[in-house]
Amino acid sequence: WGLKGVGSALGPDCMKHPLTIPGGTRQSPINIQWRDSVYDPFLKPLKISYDPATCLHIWNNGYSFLVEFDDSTDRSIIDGGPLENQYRLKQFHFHWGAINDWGSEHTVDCKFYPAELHLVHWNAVVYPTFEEAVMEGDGLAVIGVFLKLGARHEGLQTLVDALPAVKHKDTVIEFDVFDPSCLMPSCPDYWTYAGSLTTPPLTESVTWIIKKQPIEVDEDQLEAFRMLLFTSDGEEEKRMVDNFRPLQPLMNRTVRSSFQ
Ligand SMILES: NS(=O)(=O)c1ccc(C(=O)NCc2cc(F)ccc2F)cc1
Ligand SMILES: [Zn+2]
Repeated sequence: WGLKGVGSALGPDCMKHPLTIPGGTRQSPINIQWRDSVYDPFLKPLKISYDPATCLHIWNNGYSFLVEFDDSTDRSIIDGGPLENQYRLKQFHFHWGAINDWGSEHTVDCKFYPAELHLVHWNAVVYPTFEEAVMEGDGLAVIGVFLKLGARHEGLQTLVDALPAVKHKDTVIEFDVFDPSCLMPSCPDYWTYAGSLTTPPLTESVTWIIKKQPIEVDEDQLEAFRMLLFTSDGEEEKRMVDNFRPLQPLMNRTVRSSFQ
């Protein structure tokens, strides 16, 4: 994982995954070079409407902790922005570092943030299931939000308080009301580009929407992420840290901005 990513981009089964997938032309994450991004006046504002009651549970899947949502209806969706359809919220999760100097997957002008939030949505207008959408170029839309060290985030705290209950891999707890909108920065500005999942199967199915403005969290909240474990109960403990993929080549892509 992360900076130790030599020979392996992902996951514990190191050395099996090359740093980039053969033939990949739109892999993620990337460095966003602010001055190379191109303002697109035709980009619309991103519309977000989440129903907090669609929240289901938190689980530790051995890579990150995921907050999963009921995506059987269109109750929690995003629309507008660079998207041609509305996309349904399926889950959100984070990537973070062992220390505050790194942890995000994307960088801005080569700067890492201590953590990055990913809200994962799929195109249920065109595809019948998430699993099918994951295999299609316009199947997924992931909103990326950078976390920076600062004031305590009250909305995040309800999630942080639940983390000890999912310390080990394959643990899950019910989490039945949470509004992920509280994790959105106030500024509407974003970058967008065509990319991929950053964990296996690395499919090139993601329209990335990266918010320009980070949200602030405090040290205790980041430390709470770092006390989670990659390992199951009874195994030798490995702290869940540095669960970010190394930067991938931009290749023939342009990052567009919604702002000048
Ligand atoms: N870090 S990220 O935002 O890019 C990301 C988002 C979602 C997934 C995911 O759903 N994986 C599981 C998964 C993948 C499939 F391809 C099919 C099913 C499935 F559950 C992986 C990475
Ligand atoms: Zn992610």
